[in-house]
Amino acid sequence: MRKIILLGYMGCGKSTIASSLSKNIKIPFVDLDKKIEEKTNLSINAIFEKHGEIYFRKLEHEVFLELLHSPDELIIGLGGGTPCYANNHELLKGEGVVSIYLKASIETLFQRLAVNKSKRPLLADKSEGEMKEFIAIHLFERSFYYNQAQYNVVVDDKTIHQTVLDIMDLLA
Ligand SMILES: Nc1ncnc2c1ncn2[C@@H]1O[C@H](COP(=O)(O)OP(=O)(O)OP(=O)(O)O)[C@@H](O)[C@H]1O
Ligand SMILES: O=C(O)C1=C[C@@H](O)[C@@H](O)[C@H](O)C1
Ligand SMILES: [Mg+2]
Repeated sequence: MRKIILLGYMGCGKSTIASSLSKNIKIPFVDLDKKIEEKTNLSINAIFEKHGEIYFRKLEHEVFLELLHSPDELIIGLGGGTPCYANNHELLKGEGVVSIYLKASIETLFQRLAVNKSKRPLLADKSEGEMKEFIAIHLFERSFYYNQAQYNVVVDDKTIHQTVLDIMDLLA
């Protein structure tokens, strides 16, 4: 059954948009980060601290594959880094997959992430100035992978509702 995959940088709105889309089109939403937390009984932060990022990336790949192979129609919200590791980007073009990159500018990401960085291990220790530079470089490095998605939806200056409508247009 079809999998609708939302991807993009931390803070672009994957979890927020996916959960609203799910209510609108009545297809269940699974958040990959949440699924990993449930399976391990650990927060993403704790997994990074206890086991390191490489362990997390392996787990992330396995759980992503598991969701892709599930018999149900699903909306899957990826983690911010998911497409950039373990050749996961190749899975964005698979049969029965609709992949959508939620594209946000550095400024939008900075505004959203500055208020809530503690839950994000890659940002937690950075000052505001460091964070802006980090986001700019990191987004540039990751863009190749994000651009492997079948569709792009720009999210800057749009309400959650407008972004959801844009996605529903793509799916129609
Ligand atoms: N128009 C908007 N669309 C989506 N999210 C928005 C919008 N305006 C503000 N936000 C806020 O941006 C924040 C980041 O959204 P969210 O947590 O859904 O991102 P994410 O892509 O799932 O991030 P992560 O990769 O860290 O899980 C949330 O606090 C959300 O409420
Ligand atoms: O951008 C990233 O690499 C990450 C984003 C989050 O969704 C989590 O998956 C984790 O914090 C790593
Ligand atoms: Mg999220």
